[in-house]
Order: sequence, then structure tokens, then C-alpha cells
Amino acid sequence: MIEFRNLWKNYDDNVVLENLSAQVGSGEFITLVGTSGCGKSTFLKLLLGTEVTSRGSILLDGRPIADEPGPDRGIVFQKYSVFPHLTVRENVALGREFECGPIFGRVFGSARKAILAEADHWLESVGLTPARHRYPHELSGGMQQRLAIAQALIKQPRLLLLDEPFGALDPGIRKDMHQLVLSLWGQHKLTVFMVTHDLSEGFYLGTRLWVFDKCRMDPQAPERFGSTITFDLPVGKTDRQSLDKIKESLARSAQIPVAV
Ligand SMILES: Nc1ncnc2c1ncn2[C@@H]1O[C@H](COP(=O)(O)OP(=O)(O)OP(=O)(O)O)[C@@H](O)[C@H]1O
Repeated sequence: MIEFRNLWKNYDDNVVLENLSAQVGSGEFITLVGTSGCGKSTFLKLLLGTEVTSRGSILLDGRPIADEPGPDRGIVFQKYSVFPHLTVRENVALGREFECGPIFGRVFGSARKAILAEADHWLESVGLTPARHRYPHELSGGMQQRLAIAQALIKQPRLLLLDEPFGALDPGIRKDMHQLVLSLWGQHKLTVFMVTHDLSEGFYLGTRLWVFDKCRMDPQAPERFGSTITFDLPVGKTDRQSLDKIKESLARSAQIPVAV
């Protein structure tokens, strides 16, 4: 479904991604780990279309991916964006309203009713029905992330991009969110790319785990070389040996402990 062909991304002299190539099938769940600053978010932005590649290409179904965000791709960030004066339900509906009324984002009558019904459907699927008339500041952290997921899913994307969506949540809430994401992924046949700092999360959730790291390093000029995929593993929930190997490799690169 997606092919990355000799992808490079640099910002002036800072080479962030270097000669990255991979193929991803429909329905895969890719989890991405790597040290801070290695280019994980940049990679998601390239997929989303808010950044463009410096060299190489990204193909979706064999054609170059549109270099601007479209409804086929939805993203959820750790910090999410909402309109504080709109209710949960109105915030979810807004994405579809902008599609239908792109200039003012306002839709009226039966078209609006249909969109609100769609919003209710997605709110139910993320477990937010009881909170649909609340305002965003009245939600807990976990509920805010559920809202962000509903906002992404109402456009019915094929690709769901998750940039550390649960990084700020308590462990118990995180577990609930894992179950939610796995169930949405299965139900809606999504192809998921998820950045996480938590290697165990990457192992637990993904069907395939990618580690981003530099293959070559110039200590005098750390920005001279970029990251690429250094591990590409099919993962299961019990692969402790690989987990330990990657943990060591990441800790060596970062010279900091890696969360597990
Ligand atoms: N818009 C930009 N302009 C210039 N440099 C940028 C821009 N966006 C990212 N960078 C640089 O690209 C590099 C990779 O950043 P990125 O945010 O992709 O890393 P990351 O792996 O997601 O980090 P973290 O795990 O800390 O979130 C960093 O050196 C960063 O400073």
C-alpha cells in the first residue's frame, strides 16, 4: 500500500532522515521508536503531507502521496487541538463540516443533522457518548485523547498516524487506550503508524516495529548524517529477546536509559 523509496529529509544542513526505504502493506500496525530528535515526528509529517521530502518519494497505491493533508490520513498528537468554545460533539463534527462547507465550515439543516449523527457514532466508538455535550476543558487526559481519535476517525482515513498519543497518560488509562486503539484498528481496517517512547508499548501494539537510528555518526558534526530504519521486526507480545537487544542499542545511541 505504501512505499518509501530512498527517502531523505533535511532542514538546511541538518540531515534528519537518510536514504530510508520500506514497504508497508494495508492493515499493518507500525510502531516507531528511536532516540529524541532522530526524526520520528518528521517522518509522520512527511506521511501526513505537512512536510515535503528533500529527495526520494512516498508512494500510496503506487502513486506519489499528495503533498498536503487529505481525508485519507488522520493524525493524533500527544497535545491535541480543539476549539475550546465548542462541545466535544461539535469539535468532532467540525472536521466533516469543513469538508462539506470548506469556506466557512458551516453546514445547515439536514446535512448538519447527518454530520452530528456521524459524530455521535464516532463518539460512541471511542467511549465518549456520556461526555458529548461537555467542553474540552472538562475532560480528563484520557478522554481528551479519545476525543482526538474521534476527530481523526470521522474523516474515515485509511492511514492513522499517532504521534506519542498516550505519552502523558497514567499507566492504567494507557492500557485502556491500547485496547481502544487495537479494537478500532481491527474494526476499521486501518493502517497505523505510531510513534512511541515506550518500547514495550511498541512491542505490544505493533505488528511491526521500526527503530530509527543513524547508521553513521560524525561526533564533530552530529547533523551531518540522518536516521534510517535500523531494525524492522515483526513483533509479538512475548518477544523479550528482541526487546532487550533494541533497548541496549537505543540506550547506546542516546546514552540515556530507555523507558520500558
Ligand atoms: N520545521 C523544522 N525546521 C527545522 N528543523 C526541524 C523542523 N522540524 C524538525 N526539525 C529538526 O529535525 C530533527 C528531528 O526532529 P523530530 O521532531 O522529527 O524528532 P523526534 O524523533 O520526533 O524527536 P522526539 O522524540 O524528541 O519527539 C531535530 O533535529 C529537529 O530540530
